[in-house]
Amino acid sequence: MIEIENLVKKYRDVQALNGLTLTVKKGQIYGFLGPNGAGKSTTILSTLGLIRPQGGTIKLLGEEVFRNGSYRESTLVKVKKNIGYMPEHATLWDFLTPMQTLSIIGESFGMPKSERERRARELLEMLNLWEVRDKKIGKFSKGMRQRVLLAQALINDPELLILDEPMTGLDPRGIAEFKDIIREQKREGKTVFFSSHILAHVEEVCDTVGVIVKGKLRVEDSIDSIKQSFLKKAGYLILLETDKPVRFDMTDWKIEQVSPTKYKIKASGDIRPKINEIVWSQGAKILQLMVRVPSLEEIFLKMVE
Ligand SMILES: Nc1ncnc2c1ncn2[C@@H]1O[C@H](COP(=O)(O)OP(=O)(O)OP(=O)(O)O)[C@@H](O)[C@H]1O
Repeated sequence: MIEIENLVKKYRDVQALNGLTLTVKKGQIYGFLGPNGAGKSTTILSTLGLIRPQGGTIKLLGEEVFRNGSYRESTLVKVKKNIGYMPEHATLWDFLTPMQTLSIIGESFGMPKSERERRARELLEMLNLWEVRDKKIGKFSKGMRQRVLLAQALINDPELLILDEPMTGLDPRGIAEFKDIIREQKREGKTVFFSSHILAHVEEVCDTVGVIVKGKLRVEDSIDSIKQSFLKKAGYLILLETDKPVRFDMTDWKIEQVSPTKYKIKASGDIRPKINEIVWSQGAKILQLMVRVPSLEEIFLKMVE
């Protein structure tokens, strides 16, 4: 649905994208994670043709829309009919109601009145806004405004939904509701690409995560695989009952002897059986064995360091 290769974008002296490559497949919920200023919005704006990168290629829904520093405007216009977009700093017309807003946006997609009304009702019911459909948006909470923005992005029933930091500023309930809506999109077979700088926003809802750091993709994988690859770097703390030091002659373990009875080991995989074997074979006993596995938050912080 999105194929970006080697994207380069420089704003005067700021290198915002530095050879970014990423792929979003059909049906994926893709979390685009990165610290502030990593280049997430620049990627999204480039993908939609709203700013012009200097190099790289972009394909959307299988069609090449950008190459050699320029957009294929007619292709871009065509594919964008099938894309919904929610910007990071979107504005709403405060003096309009959700119903009026959706009608205007639907009209801009060339939807006939009856179709606009049907789709608006469907969306407002799904997003818990039906009760307030005729109230002015100006009085709405942040969570309600985000849901109106999402309804706007969904009005044309797009195949691909691109959301820039959609959960920023929402309270925990708003975040949970938003995640449910994203899951609902997945059930309908839609593809969702959304950015965030907060791991918790993407953790439960995304099947794939791409981590961008300084304009480059550092990792692109499922949350489970990311966890697995870091689990390999578990740390072990061992307390022994022994009258002489134990030798751990394992070249691929990082061993630190804290005292004659206390060892810290870093190693790949589950080494507990091996530790047991070595300790027993040297006539010592394990008093305590602690395994320290990094949390996903620590893994993320390590990745963006
Ligand atoms: N219009 C601009 N002019 C100059 N520099 C810009 C412009 N827009 C973004 N930048 C810079 O480009 C880099 C990437 O910014 P971008 O907004 O894409 O990051 P981001 O990951 O979306 O960050 P955030 O999470 O804070 O929104 C940053 O250093 C930012 O200051």
